[in-house]
Amino acid sequence: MTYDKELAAAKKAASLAATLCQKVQKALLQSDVHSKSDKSPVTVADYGSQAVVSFVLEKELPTELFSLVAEEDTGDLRTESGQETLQRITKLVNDSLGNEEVYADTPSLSTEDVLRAIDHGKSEGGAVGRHWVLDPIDGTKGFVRGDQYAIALALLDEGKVVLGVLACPNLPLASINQHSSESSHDKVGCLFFAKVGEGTYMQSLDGSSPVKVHVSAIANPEEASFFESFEAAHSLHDLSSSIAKKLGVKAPPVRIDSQAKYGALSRGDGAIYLRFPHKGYREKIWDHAAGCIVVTEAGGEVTDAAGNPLDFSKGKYLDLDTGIIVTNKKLMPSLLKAVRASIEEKVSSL
Ligand SMILES: Nc1ncnc2c1ncn2[C@@H]1O[C@H](COP(=O)(O)O)[C@@H](OP(=O)(O)O)[C@H]1O
Ligand SMILES: [Mg+2]
Ligand SMILES: [Mg+2]
Ligand SMILES: [Mg+2]
Repeated sequence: MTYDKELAAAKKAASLAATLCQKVQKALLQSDVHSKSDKSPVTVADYGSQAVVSFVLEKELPTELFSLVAEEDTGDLRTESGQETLQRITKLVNDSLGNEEVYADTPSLSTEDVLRAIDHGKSEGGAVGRHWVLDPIDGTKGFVRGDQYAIALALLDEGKVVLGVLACPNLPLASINQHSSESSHDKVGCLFFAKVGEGTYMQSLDGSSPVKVHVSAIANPEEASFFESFEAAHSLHDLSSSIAKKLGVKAPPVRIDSQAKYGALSRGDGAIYLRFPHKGYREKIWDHAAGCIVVTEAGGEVTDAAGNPLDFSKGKYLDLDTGIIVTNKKLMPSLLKAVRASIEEKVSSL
């Protein structure tokens, strides 16, 4: 079947990267958190995860042209002060690959091999051919806090997302909606995956059999709950609360980091995800590609504030009208109306 071997490789790569990230999150030292030139945090796990995914995809799919658009680059790791970090990343990567039987005979990667694997992520993407899209840790701030994060991997074919995998190591296997009990949150670690036209599935990261998931069927906004970023710097919380109020949503927002929001929404834990970055911020494709197909294949819709589907064919960035809106097909028309009204109010009050 189409993209079968690509999906198998993507699941394997994301699961292995998730194991590496879990290990680092457990032992997280302050020295593992560095600041990139744009002041956002990056950890040894972000780099390690990118190297592992890049290595596994190339190994598993040797006959295909390999193009990867990924978040991290090796600039800081090639400096004098980056050498110790690079050594640690190399050890982490070798430890995780060494634990896999199939790679046990592969010689250890050198620091140069690791740099090369990370640098594979330099592709610009676009509308022609196939490109993998990777966020090695989405929600680094959540990761550092000990909260939610995701390894998000998608494949673009001629500008369209054709498969997506979301590994969410800290997401409970049971629903996180407001009615579920705390005790059902004990077992964590979800792997969501979707292929175009074939639906979305979830399994546990430790390998249970996959179950098909669907977005919430709620049509009455009063019964709906909504997700947004934990970080107020990433999304205007006051704008989403005005939209929710206008729509008649009663429940308070559920604030969690990363594309775990898309995963949770794809299985109906909540019905709406609203994201309104501050003025001037440009969304990157790796922050949405995997989440987008996971939700759409589960029956949901993902649009910008004008109701247009997201266009992943323009390179690294998404050119958007204002924000990102995710919900089921029944709620979308009234949600878009509330979004427009709230944005107009906001503009006229300035
Ligand atoms: N000012 C800003 N506005 C919107 N998004 C931002 C932002 N600064 C960073 N981000 C993005 O928000 C992502 C996390 O989303 P969320 O808030 O849903 O957890 C980050 O991914 P990384 O953690 O991979 O860098 C980053 O790409
Ligand atoms: Mg980042
Ligand atoms: Mg991200
Ligand atoms: Mg990231």
